[in-house]
Amino acid sequence: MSAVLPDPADLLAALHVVRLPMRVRFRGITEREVALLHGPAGWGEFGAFPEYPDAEAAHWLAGAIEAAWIGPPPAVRARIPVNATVPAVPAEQVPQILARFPGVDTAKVKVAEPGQGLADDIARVAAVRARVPHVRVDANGGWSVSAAAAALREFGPLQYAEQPCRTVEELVALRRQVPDVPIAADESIRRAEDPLRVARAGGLDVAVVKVPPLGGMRQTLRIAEQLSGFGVPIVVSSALDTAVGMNAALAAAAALPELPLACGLATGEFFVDDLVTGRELRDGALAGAALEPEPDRLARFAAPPGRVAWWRDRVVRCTALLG
Ligand SMILES: O=C(O)CCC(=O)C1=CC=C[C@@H](O)[C@@H]1C(=O)O
Ligand SMILES: [Mg+2]
Repeated sequence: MSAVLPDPADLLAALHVVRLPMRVRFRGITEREVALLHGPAGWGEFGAFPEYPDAEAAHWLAGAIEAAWIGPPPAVRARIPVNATVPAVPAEQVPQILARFPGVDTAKVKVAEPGQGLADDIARVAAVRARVPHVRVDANGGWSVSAAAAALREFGPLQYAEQPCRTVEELVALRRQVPDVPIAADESIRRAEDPLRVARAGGLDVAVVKVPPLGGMRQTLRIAEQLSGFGVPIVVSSALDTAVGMNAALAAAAALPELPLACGLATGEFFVDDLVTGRELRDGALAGAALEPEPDRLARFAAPPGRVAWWRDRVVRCTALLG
């Protein structure tokens, strides 16, 4: 899967495990823990979420190895337009969330959060729409086809609805039922064995792609090229990456021949602090150049020994799968 596969001993020698506190709960977590690899080409991030099985996590490891042992593909742009990401907060918190994303013209709003209702989503989307011209929603597969069709009629014009329903079949059915709302696929690409199945089935208008689960920057560019054959544009989005993982995501976005839509790469705003200073969101865009983690921050955010041992075991198991 990976063009280079270092020895497990070299990977373990290159490993730093860090844990960053988050400002807001996002996808159910308040701390983001990842393993970093420092290789001959730079730094890579192995941040598969802890519950992911090894077969899935191995793709993330391949991406980290690519970043640390090979480096980024050639860039065609220096700055990457990004969207604000609005977690499933009460509507009154929307202004303070959006204040963290200066100059963006696009916002993605989380909807269909377990424990909340459609009225919460409608209020949150309205609060965002009052402040940002282009609005997307992301349901993380939380709706049935009928619930999605009903909800999408309530929000007003959307740039797209991301993963409104869980399965490819549901996305296909919904796209027929609500032809005026473009449908984007995220989990149907990221967590699928065959990331192109949703495109062949006619289940999407936009592809949200995350570099680590696809196995790295070059693999993302390959999938983007294949999707463009279906007329489907790409939105590169973060996997809740630290500043190190963000290097790879930004590099992939910087290398794409076409980038018509803002990328979901401003999630660094969700961390209380990060591994680098100086990647500033300005005029709704981030610079694509790679930044190195700062040694004092690696030390400050080092994960406890038990977690380091857990990641070391995981690296060994996933390396065996890549071989
Ligand atoms: O796309 C964005 O605006 C930010 C990234 C983002 O929303 C996500 C990052 C990581 C995990 C996911 O649950 C979530 C998503 O579903 O897209
Ligand atoms: Mg999503």
